[in-house]
Amino acid sequence: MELLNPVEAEQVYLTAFYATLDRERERTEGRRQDEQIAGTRNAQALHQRDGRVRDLNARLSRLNAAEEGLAFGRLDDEDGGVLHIGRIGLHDEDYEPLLVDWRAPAARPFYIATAVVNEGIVRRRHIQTRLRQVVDVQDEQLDLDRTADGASQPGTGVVGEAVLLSALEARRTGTMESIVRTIQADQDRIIRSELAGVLVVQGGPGTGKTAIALHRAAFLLYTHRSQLEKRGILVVGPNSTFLKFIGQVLPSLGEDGVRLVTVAELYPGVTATRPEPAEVAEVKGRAVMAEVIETAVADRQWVPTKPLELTVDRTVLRVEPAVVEELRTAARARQLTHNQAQPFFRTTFIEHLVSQYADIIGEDPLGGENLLDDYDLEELRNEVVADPGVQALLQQLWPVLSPQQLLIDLYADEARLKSAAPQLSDLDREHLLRYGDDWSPADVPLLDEAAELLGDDGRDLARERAERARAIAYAQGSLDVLSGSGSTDFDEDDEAEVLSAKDILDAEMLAERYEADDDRTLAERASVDRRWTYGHVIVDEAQELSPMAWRAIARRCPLRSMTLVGDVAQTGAAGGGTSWRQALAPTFGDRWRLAELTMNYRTPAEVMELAADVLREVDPTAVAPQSVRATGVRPWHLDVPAAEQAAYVSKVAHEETQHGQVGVITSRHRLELVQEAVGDITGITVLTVAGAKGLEFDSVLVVDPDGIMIESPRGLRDLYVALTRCTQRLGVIGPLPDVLQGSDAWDVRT
Ligand SMILES: Nc1ncnc2c1ncn2[C@@H]1O[C@H](COP(=O)(O)OP(=O)(O)OP(=O)(O)O)[C@@H](O)[C@H]1O
Repeated sequence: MELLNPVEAEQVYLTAFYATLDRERERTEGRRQDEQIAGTRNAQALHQRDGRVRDLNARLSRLNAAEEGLAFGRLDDEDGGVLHIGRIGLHDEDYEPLLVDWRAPAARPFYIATAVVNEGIVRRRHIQTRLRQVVDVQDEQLDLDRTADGASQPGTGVVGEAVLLSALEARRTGTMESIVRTIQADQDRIIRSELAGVLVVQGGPGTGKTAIALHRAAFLLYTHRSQLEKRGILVVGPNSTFLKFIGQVLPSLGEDGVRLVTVAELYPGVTATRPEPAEVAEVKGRAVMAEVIETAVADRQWVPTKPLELTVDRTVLRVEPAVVEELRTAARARQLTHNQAQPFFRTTFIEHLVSQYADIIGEDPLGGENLLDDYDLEELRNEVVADPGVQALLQQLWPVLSPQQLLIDLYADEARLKSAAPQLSDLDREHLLRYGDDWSPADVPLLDEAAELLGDDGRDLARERAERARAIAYAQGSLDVLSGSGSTDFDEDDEAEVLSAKDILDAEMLAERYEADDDRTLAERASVDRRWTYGHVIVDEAQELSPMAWRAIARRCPLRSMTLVGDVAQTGAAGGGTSWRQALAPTFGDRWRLAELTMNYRTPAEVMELAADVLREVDPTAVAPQSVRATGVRPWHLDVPAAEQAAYVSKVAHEETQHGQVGVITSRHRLELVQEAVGDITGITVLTVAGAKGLEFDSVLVVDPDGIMIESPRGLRDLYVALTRCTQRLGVIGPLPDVLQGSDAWDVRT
């Protein structure tokens, strides 16, 4: 028999895998259709059926997602055993494993085995496929005794070097792709790190933090599915362009139980897009703002300094400050939120007025007992409650407040600000002063903080009631359909014996079941519920978060199961952290573990040499990540007169599109000019450093580096971010800041 070469041999396997995938898909699709057309006898069965259909849909989308690059690896062990690794696990008819999911423990050696610690594996094979065809295989011999057969030798510490390099060299598509075929050992350890606790991943540019964070989400959902499925995973990113950039990775891994948001989107019903100066955002982000909000809420439980007078139906009632103070203390002692405690204050305050009113009106002119009976008192109470003056006073003394109203009133009033924020300087308070009801991203954690302290203002309750009414209406509809179709399902004799759904369940009971079994996706349900808590939270570019943002995020994960990835050398936000200890201490104390990454998979060595000069200025003790590859293309610099700069940038950017996606990163004050000059061209993105956070392009032009440097207190770090966004080519245009002058890491163009 003619022996098959490795490509042919793997093709035989691959064909079998796809046949199984197809069969599995057909079977799942068939089961789904059967479920959908099957007659249901009662409401409970209907409910269970809906659950099964949802599970089958999820299974189908995982099977569909696995179509591209279904199998990509193979392990041969010392005993001659063979294991294929793929994007999904598949079994044969006898339930024997055919293909192992990359997240399964058995697949682990594919990512971590080395010739020194080979985990019992003698050969690792990387299988490259196009559609359903094997196009190449690459072997790594991991058994030191058998290395004479010509297979490639692992020597660089990089797993699957050739496959990795070809992935890194590939042109970028504009969206991030899965790295499941080439995860490296140090990355794998982070991806598979235990679910519990706060894990901080520190790594320089291009070390794969974002990729790892997303693959970790997929790993956790696979490994702890029952635990995470109900609550889901929250991924917080720096801006919506970034979220779009990473948005396809998890669906391509067959996972959709994840919600992707920016901090600005955390508060349901609030669109926080109003731009504001960095120094204002910085004040709003300070930890001390938690105290400010707390005092602002307490200030709304007001005690007058002088007695007040009220006239109810021509009777003058007096409100003594001491009495208000006493009632306030009693209401506060209930340890409820502001809005929850309001009815207690209100009731006692009204009782106080009613008894004063009764004393006056019911006074016996002959000095006997009060003349009023219970009925009269009730009349007086109704009168007091309905009195507009009483209502207005209550509104002053202890108003029911929404978080929005609290902040609107606080920001708009110098006196309120002064009382709530004595710790802030006059200038800081001036930064906060404003009129209006539109919101900036930095307002969101403050709204969240206020919501915690204020509690329900009635809107949540109204929303819950509306939800419940919706569920009951739906359930009622289902019951009507069931009882309408009852006689077609059973013959007459049966019908007399079988209880109808309506006999067993009423709409309300059924609604309860449906509520537990909402048909909206997890992300949809979580997005409208401020108090939704997640099974795990991932924060990318975590160094940018302010202390107040950390508080809002931690609230969404009381279990403190979190993965925070970032680089404290890249912090751009004025309120962000420049050391993890300092950034995390107020919220997490020292209850977090740190993992570090040191290899740069994005930026070529030639570019990193230049960026490292900037990093040394940012932090002389920091070590730049080591580039996995060099391209042989040196970065370049050209100083162009300011008047010609935009036109020159436009010309070069258009030329660079022949090398792939182009990113033009410039200072805020040049942005519009450059954008206008370049125009709206596919393949060219013009953005500021803040907008470029976490993104990458084949070719990058950094325009006006000196402007980038000087326009923010974190300018040096911004420059470092800008210089590390390219996968292939870098050009720098415009006057240079000191740190780059005289560099010999580039070619100077004339
Ligand atoms: N193991 C890997 N295999 C293939 N590509 C990888 C691997 N690790 C990282 N990459 C690629 O390197 C690039 C940089 O990764 P990523 O954006 O996750 O880095 P980062 O650490 O988040 O960077 P930054 O801090 O600069 O935003 C991406 O294109 C990513 O796909």
